[in-house]
Amino acid sequence: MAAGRHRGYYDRDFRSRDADLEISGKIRPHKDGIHDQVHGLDSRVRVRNRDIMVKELMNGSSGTSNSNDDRRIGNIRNSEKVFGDREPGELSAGSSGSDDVDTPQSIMVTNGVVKTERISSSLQLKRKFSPILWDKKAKKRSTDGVSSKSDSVQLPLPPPSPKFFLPNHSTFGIVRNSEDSYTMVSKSLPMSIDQDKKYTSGDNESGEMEDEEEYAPPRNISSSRWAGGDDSDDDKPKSFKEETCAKIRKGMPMSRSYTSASPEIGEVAMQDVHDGTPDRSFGSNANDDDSVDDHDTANRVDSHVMEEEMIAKNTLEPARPLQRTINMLLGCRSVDDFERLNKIDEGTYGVVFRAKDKKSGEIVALKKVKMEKEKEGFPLTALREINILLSISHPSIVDVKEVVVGNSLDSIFMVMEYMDHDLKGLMESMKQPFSQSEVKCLMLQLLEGVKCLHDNWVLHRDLKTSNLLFNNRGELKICDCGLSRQYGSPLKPYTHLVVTLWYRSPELLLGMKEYSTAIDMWSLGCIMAELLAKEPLFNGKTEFDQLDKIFRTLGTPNEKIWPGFTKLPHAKVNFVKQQYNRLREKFPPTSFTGGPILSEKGFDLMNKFLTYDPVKRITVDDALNHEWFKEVPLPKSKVFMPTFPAVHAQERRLRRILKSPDPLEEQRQRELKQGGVATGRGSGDMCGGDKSLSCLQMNLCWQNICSLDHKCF
Ligand SMILES: Nc1ncnc2c1ncn2[C@@H]1O[C@H](COP(=O)(O)OP(=O)(O)OP(=O)(O)O)[C@@H](O)[C@H]1O
Repeated sequence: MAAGRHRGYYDRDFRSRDADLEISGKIRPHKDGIHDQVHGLDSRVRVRNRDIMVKELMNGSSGTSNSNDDRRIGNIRNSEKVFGDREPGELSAGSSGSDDVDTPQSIMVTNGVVKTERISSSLQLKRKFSPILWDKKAKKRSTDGVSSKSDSVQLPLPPPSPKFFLPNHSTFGIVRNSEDSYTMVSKSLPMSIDQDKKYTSGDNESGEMEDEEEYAPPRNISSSRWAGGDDSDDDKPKSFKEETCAKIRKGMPMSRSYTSASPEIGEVAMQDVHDGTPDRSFGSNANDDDSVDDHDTANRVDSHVMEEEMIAKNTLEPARPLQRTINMLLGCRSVDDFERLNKIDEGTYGVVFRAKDKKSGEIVALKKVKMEKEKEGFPLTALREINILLSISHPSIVDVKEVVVGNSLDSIFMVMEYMDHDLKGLMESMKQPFSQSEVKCLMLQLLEGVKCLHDNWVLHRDLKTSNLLFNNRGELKICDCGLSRQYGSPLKPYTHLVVTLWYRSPELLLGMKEYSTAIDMWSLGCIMAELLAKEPLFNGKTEFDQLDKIFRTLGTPNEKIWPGFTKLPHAKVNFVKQQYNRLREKFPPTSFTGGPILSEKGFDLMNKFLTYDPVKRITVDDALNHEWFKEVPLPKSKVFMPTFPAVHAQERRLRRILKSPDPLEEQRQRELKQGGVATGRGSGDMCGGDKSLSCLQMNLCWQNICSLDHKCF
């Protein structure tokens, strides 16, 4: 299916070489046009090289073809190393212009004759669950009939989501045409290889990745960036951030078309391919990982981000074909096209307003990207959020319609569909918690949204009730992808300082950096419990307190139930020794006190969300199929979900005083403790990071004054 979508791309890019190849129609080389453009390779030279190589193979004269008559694609790839400039995915299956492009094929040489052979559908790559890094053995495995010599065995690509696909190479940028004219531009690059087929190296000129059998299409900073309508003369393309940072440092006006590197850069590394070290995902040393991650969390654009981009040159990312196309080449509208109604809330990364589209009359939510701490460019988190949300069209994920600009490039707004409530605020105003059937309705919608993200290799990393929006049509939508990022296989270390404390998984709290989709699943367990009980399950004040609360309820983990637990960075601490899981006490099957109740099956699901070992934790697909959703009381239909009066804007803001410590705030506190200059953020700016009630109230007053007096965005 994915191949079908890219057939045009293949055909276009391979037309010339197909003519050259004697075995065209049997072996269709894969080629990424962008990759080609960036590296300035002459495709004709490559075609000739390939031609020679193929002839050698057919004559049995290749240096590597003597030992065995029958050889798989991996062996052919080895022989190709002599050419050095082989395209990623070359000689992988598929026949140009044929109807068979959907079916992966292997290539064999038998008695000097090159044959293609369909790989059975069971061998087609499908990602069923999240890759787990500490499963090092997986790196050694070989798949049926397709052996990999590399230590770095990739996990299969996610199955195509039926709902949408995240355009992997779709990026956006804002172009300043003149003083008051901007253009929002986007370029969606075609995928370089069929999703159902192979991953290949992002920088394969050296041929280092020839052995990789199951890898994603090339994705490096060169291929993921796009030049603003001027690809041709961009011999040495720089990333968006490189360019932006360089220009800003030089004090140059941002006059030319700015283009964005995809913000999800360098997520996947192939360190072991390059140096044969399986234990390291990327980076030259451990500190690199930390620095990159910390800078991510601190939402800064600096040299580390550029380092990340450099690292990305040698990394892979999973592929997603483009489904949603947004014509952002049309002018980027001004925020003046919207009438401001009221401020809804102020989060870590932006202020959210309710507004009315003057043209259409539609009520929307405008999220203003906070720029005050971004001395060096557009916040990376905002880039990620915009990129991900613009790409996604799913009923359970808030729709970002467009991005509009204020009077300067410092004021950028995401235009989102307006939602009446967020679940946190809603529950605070409710007298009774949601019923089981209502929770089922909400959880199913939530799971569908998370499935959509995970299927498209996006970790949300900040699932919590205040990031779940709800409207009076019974619809739940996930918002706030500010901490989200794309991930890949193998995982690279990310910051563990993600996910708001109360919803943060034990592996994150214990310092694990190579985490995956399981972190979101833990958050879902906390959310399910909160929806049933109308109060957070584990409301710790510090990371230690959070772990303490978890262990007291679920029992202290050990090596038996969670292999590798004791080796985690923060596991040496002397935690409470709690032998038993006491979760059932909080959610009994029956209650005479009016407390939350949960059936056996419901409790089973909650326990599976809250499983310590992330490897064993339930996946989103399994959760969606869980028996709890099939037993009575059945999930309530959306149309029968209760409706609630709109919450006053100020109430939503005041509520934030009670909210869980968020990752950025933690980062800020750490910086302050270390004596550094804390990264500014909303309320903290007013009081030098002291998040006391009075400071927050002061800030709220200031906000109110601002909103009353200026009525400006
Ligand atoms: N589309 C929307 N419609 C209505 N309200 C919204 C919308 N998007 C966000 N909000 C409100 O604004 C709040 C903050 O939004 P969001 O979470 O996106 O910002 P943030 O800065 O990332 O917040 P946080 O610090 O909580 O992570 C949400 O909790 C919600 O109450």
